[in-house]
Amino acid sequence: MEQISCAKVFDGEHRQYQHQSSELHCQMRFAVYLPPAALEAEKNGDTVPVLYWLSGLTCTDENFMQKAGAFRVAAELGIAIVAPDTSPRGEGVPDDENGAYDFGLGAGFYLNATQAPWSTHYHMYDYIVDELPELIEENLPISSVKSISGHSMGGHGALTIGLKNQSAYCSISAFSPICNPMNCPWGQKAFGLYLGNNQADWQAYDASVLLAKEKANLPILVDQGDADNFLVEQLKPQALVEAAQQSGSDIILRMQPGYDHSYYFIQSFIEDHLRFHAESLV
Ligand SMILES: N[C@@H](CCC(=O)N[C@@H](CSC=O)C(=O)NCC(=O)O)C(=O)O
Repeated sequence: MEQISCAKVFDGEHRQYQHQSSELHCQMRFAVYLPPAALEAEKNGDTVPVLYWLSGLTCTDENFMQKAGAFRVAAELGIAIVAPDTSPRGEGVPDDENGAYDFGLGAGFYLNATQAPWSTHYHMYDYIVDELPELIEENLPISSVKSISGHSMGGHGALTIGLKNQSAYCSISAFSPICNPMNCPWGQKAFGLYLGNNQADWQAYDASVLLAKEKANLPILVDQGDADNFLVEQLKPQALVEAAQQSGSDIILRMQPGYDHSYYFIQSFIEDHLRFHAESLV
């Protein structure tokens, strides 16, 4: 992998890297925040734990890193943060035929597409679960002790990836996640095109279906603004709460009065999420 930027921040470093992805068959960029403890660890061949952050529709590796205001607390806690892109990119990667923001480029939905023409490149699930952590752990002072978080489409990604790989992650959190994609327009469009029309195949990527079926054995925190324009039609946190009740899982869902869907909301509560993950990242 090739380093393409570096900036000092809160005595740590924000870096961007690019690499050729074998899962996505294209060049990918990701960002990492290395807290001061990681820079020390880098000198001694040691490692620090990490939070993988999955962003939402239209995002790249930059949105969270530039807008969330996470670095001061990550530096204090000694947690690295990795923010990948949200879809495969580049020439030859197909996009929504109308250039819509909710499908194709910037909208990989953290699944493995099975349908042509998407199935060649759109393997974000395997990229996040396997390829990216392997690359990170091999090349950076970052350990396999990891948690996962995300926003909106990325909240859906964090919940589904965390729930399907409970032994690989220490904790899960999400801001404004798409909780029941099988039952909302964003999810139905993406799942229909990426996975085909058999809704039985969609269940493997629906957090509420997964949580209803199997009790979660790791801590889960969800924050949702009650002034979020997407709340009723797209996000449906109540489905996640009902699923948790069905399987007897403990989840913390905090409805936050007056907050919308934006990174202003994320910036307001990211400290809570980092401290929540720090308790499990040991
Ligand atoms: N442009 C669209 C909405 C796009 C949007 O709100 N994207 C969110 C994630 S939504 C769910 O995954 C986002 O994080 N945007 C980037 C940012 O930096 O804010 C519309 O107009 O409706």
